[in-house]
Amino acid sequence: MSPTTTGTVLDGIIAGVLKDLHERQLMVTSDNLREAIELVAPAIDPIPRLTSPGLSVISEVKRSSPSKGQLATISDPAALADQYRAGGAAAISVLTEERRFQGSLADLDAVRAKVEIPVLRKDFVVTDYQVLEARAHGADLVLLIVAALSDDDLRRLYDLACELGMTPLVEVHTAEEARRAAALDARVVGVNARNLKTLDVDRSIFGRLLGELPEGVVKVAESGILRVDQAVEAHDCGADAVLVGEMLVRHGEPAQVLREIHRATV
Ligand SMILES: O=C(O)c1ccccc1NCC(=O)[C@H](O)[C@H](O)COP(=O)(O)O
Repeated sequence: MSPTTTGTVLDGIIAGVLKDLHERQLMVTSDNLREAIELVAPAIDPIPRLTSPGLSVISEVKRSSPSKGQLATISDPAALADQYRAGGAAAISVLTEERRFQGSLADLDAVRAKVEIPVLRKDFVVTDYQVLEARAHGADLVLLIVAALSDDDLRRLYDLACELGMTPLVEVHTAEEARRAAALDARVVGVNARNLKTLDVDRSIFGRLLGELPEGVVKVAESGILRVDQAVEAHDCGADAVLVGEMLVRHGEPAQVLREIHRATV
């Protein structure tokens, strides 16, 4: 497997991810993961929640990031996820990448054990093993970043996730990537406002790529939403859902923010 990467930031992140992955594979085999998958509850279909009235919010457990550094001390990710649930989050996104985001599979386990709403494994998934891991740790959705994958890998990982009952969130940032997502027949597509080459954020990209997304696909505006009015703007522009990290983890009362977004868009 040789992931196709398009920028130095993404290259660097994936290089670290592959090193950590190698360590885990020495301890837990793919067969072990397949055995574990037999024992976990079936994946939840997130689409009803992502398309319910008003703007749905995929609420992220995010400690740190390459663009902003440390964002929040999250000692109890399950408690944070529960606040999100109480505020009406459609799903919880859990960053599991360790080096740059200070996430972990333990965070995913803790959140999964706490909430009964859909959970996204948010990572840089480039191998079958990581898709198996996501399901074995109870994820309902898995992120596939088009810029990080060749067409063959994207198709194979997409099909594997679906075969395991999960819903891939297929992330794009350019018109060409949007066309590649459309060719997959992806049911849920995220338009990332953050350029993973430069880390620049441009929220207008969502509106510009809208015409490239197939009718009927669940449209998620990702990244850079730092105020409620920016979430409302994404809704007005046609987003079914937003994926929000920083605004929620920096706010003392994230459930209030989620309720405000719901009130403003329902
Ligand atoms: O957040 C970053 O700096 C980042 C850098 C490189 C690759 C991915 C990155 N973030 C992952 C995400 O997709 C965001 O955590 C997510 O969309 C939420 O973004 P935000 O609301 O801006 O925290």
